[in-house]
Amino acid sequence: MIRFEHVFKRYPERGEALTNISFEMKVGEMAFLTGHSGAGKSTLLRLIGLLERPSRGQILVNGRNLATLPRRQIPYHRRQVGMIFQDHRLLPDRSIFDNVALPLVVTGLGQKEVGRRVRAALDQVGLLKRERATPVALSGGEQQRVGIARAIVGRPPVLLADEPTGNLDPDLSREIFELFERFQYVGVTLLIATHDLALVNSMQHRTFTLDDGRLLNDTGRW
Ligand SMILES: Nc1ncnc2c1ncn2[C@@H]1O[C@H](COP(=O)(O)OP(=O)(O)OP(=O)(O)O)[C@@H](O)[C@H]1O
Repeated sequence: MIRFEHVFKRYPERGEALTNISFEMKVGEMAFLTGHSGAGKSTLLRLIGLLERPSRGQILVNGRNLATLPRRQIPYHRRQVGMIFQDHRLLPDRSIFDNVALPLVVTGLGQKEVGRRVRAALDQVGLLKRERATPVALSGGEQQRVGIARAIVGRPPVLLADEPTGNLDPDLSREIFELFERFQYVGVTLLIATHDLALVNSMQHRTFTLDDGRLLNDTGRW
C-alpha cells in the first residue's frame, strides 16, 4: 500500500531531512514512526500525502507512483490519504458536523449521502450526539476525535497521523490508539508518528525509528 524506494528529501536551507529511506507497508498494516524532534517524521508523512515531493527516489501509494501521477489525479490521491494532526486544525466557527463534512464538499455527493457519511464517521469516534456543537465546546480528546472523523469520512485506505496524542493525557492517548486499531481491523493502512514511546512499547505494532533523517530501525524487517 505504501512503498518508499531510496527516498531523499533535501530542504535548501536545512540540507537533507530524509536520507535514503526504503520500506514497504502492506494493506491493513499499522505502524508507528518514532524518532527525536527534527528526525524527519512529519516530512515522511507529508511526502506520502503529496504535500511535498522527494528530492530523489520513488514513492508508491496503492500501486501508484507519486512522481508520475498526472496533475488532475492529485486531488484524488489526497482523498486516498486521510491525515490527522496534533493541533486538530478544526474550523472554530463551524459545527462539528460541518468540520467533518468538509472533505466531502468537493466530491459532489448529495446532501443526504453527506449526512449519512458524516454521522457514520462521528458514530465511529463516539461523537454522534455532538454534531451541532462547535469545537470550543469540546475537550481536547473530543476535538482530536473530530479530527479523526474528518480524516476517515471519505473512507481513505491510508491514514496518517502526526503526533495525534501530543496534547492528551495517557488514558485519552490509549483510547485514540485503540480507535486506530479498529480501523486497522477493517483493512486501513495506518502510519502514526509519535513521541509516546510508553504507548508504542505497550502495543504490538511494527515500529520505524528515524534518526536524523535515516531509518535507524524497522521492527517489521525480519
Ligand atoms: N519546509 C521546511 N523547510 C526547511 N526545513 C524544513 C521544512 N520542514 C522541515 N524542515 C526541517 O527538516 C527536519 C525534519 O523535520 P520534521 O518536521 O520532519 O521532523 P519531525 O521528526 O517531525 O520533528 P518533530 O517531532 O519535532 O515534529 C528538521 O530539521 C526541520 O527543521
